Amino acid sequence: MKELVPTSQCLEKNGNGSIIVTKNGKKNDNGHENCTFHHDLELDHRPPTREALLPDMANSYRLLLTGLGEDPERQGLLKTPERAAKAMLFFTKGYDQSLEEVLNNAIFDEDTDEMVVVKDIEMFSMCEHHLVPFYGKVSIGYLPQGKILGLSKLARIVEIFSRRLQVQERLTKQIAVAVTQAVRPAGVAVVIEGVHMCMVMRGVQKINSKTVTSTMLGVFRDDPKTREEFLNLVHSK
Ligand SMILES: Nc1nc2c(ncn2[C@@H]2O[C@H](COP(=O)(O)OP(=O)(O)OP(=O)(O)O)[C@@H](O)[C@H]2O)c(=O)[nH]1
Repeated sequence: MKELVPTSQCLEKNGNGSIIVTKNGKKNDNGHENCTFHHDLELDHRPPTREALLPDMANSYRLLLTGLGEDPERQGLLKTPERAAKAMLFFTKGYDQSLEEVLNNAIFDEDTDEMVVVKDIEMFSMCEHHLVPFYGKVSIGYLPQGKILGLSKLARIVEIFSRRLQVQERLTKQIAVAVTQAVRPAGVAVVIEGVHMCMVMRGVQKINSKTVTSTMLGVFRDDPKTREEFLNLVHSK
């Protein structure tokens, strides 16, 4: 079978059984402080102290309110910095999740090589350029080679990577690579249709535009018929 994971990245297990991603032969350390690129496939990314970030984050929001000319001490805003900090932690909770933990061993041996498609999975993410939301739906297909994934886990994989600061292209690829790592299928296809609020509420203010991105790996990339079957299933009502 063809190697679907980019050759610069591979998985290893450390002493306690957690998955470590190595990149170009260099091991990524656990922990937020060592994490240079949040957007990389750092499946071991386990910032241990995200809750502890709340006071500093709340202070930052307090400053922001003051910068806007608001009075953070007025009644309606008193709890806003803490609420906003908690909301931001929620929007980025994917940084706290690992693929291994999310899959929870829901990988099953099954003698099938027929296409599996889960489509229209709701997705909410945050544009890393403007820190405003983008949202839409994700469709995932894969061709098993003796292993299938618990269906909900496909949606959970979407959550791991969408609940971070993102661009849609990277999100699409990260989901496809994660499915590949989970079940080593003959191919994976991911299509995302997204609406970017940074293009709706500000900037060019185009309220009807949609962004469609896809990642095709393995047979979905090599075989037009397989790709077409997937796209037909995705577009059927
Ligand atoms: N490729 C890509 N671009 C994105 C995504 N989300 C936001 N952007 C774009 O990031 C770009 C940032 O461009 P800049 O010119 O630096 O920022 P800006 O002045 O706010 O740009 P405008 O949005 O055009 O007003 C914009 O073109 C956004 O549309 C995404 O998921 N993928």
